[in-house]
Amino acid sequence: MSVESNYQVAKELYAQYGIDTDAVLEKLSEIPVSVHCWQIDDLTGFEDFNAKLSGGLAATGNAGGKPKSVPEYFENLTKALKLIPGKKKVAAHAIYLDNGGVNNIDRNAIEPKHFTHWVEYAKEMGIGLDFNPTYFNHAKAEDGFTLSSYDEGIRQFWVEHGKRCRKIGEYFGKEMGQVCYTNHWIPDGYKDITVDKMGPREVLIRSLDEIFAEKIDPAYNVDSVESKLFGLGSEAYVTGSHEFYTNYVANRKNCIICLDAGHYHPTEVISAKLSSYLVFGQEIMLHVSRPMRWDSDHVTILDDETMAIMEEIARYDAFDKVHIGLDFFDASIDRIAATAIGGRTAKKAILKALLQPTAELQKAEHEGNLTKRLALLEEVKGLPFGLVWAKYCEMCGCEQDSWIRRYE
Ligand SMILES: C[C@H](O)[C@H](O)[C@@H](O)C(=O)CO
Ligand SMILES: [Mn+2]
Repeated sequence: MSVESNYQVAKELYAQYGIDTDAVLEKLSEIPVSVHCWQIDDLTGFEDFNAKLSGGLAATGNAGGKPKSVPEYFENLTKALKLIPGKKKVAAHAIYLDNGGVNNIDRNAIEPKHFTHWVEYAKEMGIGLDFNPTYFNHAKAEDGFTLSSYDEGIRQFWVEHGKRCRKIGEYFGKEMGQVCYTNHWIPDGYKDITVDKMGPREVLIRSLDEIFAEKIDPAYNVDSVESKLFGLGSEAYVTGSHEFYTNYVANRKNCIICLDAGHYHPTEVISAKLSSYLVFGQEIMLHVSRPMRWDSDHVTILDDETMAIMEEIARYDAFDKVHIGLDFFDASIDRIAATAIGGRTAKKAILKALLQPTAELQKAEHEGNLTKRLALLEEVKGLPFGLVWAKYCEMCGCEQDSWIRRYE
């Protein structure tokens, strides 16, 4: 059976539930997934190929194939991106600057000219770009505080970094003709019982206000702020908590929230939070990840929460408001395959969510027909979504599963 004839069967079956698979595939083609640049090299970056991760982050595992040069890095990234069908962006990080192999540009001195290689690469690949300041892997972050540091010299250093990153985001946006989402995550926090939790938060407000003071056209750059519950070395207290950033965003309206699937209590899910931001018209940046017992950053798979996230976005047709980015790093498996698996999974989850009879489900719920709601939800799980996925991969000129044989 060919992909096409399989698709025709699937199309007919979905049509029985009022789902137009052709229209779904068209819609899916318009939804970008922002693939993070850091699974390819365990978040090492180009400043120093021997750099050690800090900020409580850890890429565990010892698989071979970690790139040792900038060209090798991009070669591997390209291999991964080619396995992910449809519209894509890459989320770069500030430590992936290129200064012609010379590591003499500190974080408070980076400029758009150190990131031209990303623009050239993205144009060549026909993808978009997002950006992240790197507030870790640096001597000035060793004490565990950056933007919320009581040390004014350290605080100013990182404020300057944040400001410069927004200008790089603006440069990406202008060059690529689409918004660059610049996501700010800081590792700041205390390992043990904290007696002044407000102090660092007052400092962080001041730092963020300074970073976001310059108005940048939102057609080019939009900033997001990412919270965290705890990290290695910040078990007792994290300055940038969920409540802190939610209130900062609502009060200042100069940036949007970033929700990372691994940054909450073990049974707390970000899918349940989306509607509370969307109902106020807020935009959201996502870091789709897979926490296993903690913020372990496992490769995204088609699990219940990944599905629930995409279903929420699909049900409110909020793909213009929720920006889907990935964040995982696993050094125990092939890094190219890991990037491809997570990227493909995100696309699959979006497709599966779009293939639900949303209008009918919502009608049943609004009418109080909760039996029909559950029956329908369960029945559509049996529809052959894989046949539609195969069609999508073919449409995009992307391998469907033959690529897996290369790892045998
Ligand atoms: C590399 C990213 O900035 C980092 O993973 C951040 O997004 C995060 O989630 C930290 O736990
Ligand atoms: Mn994250």
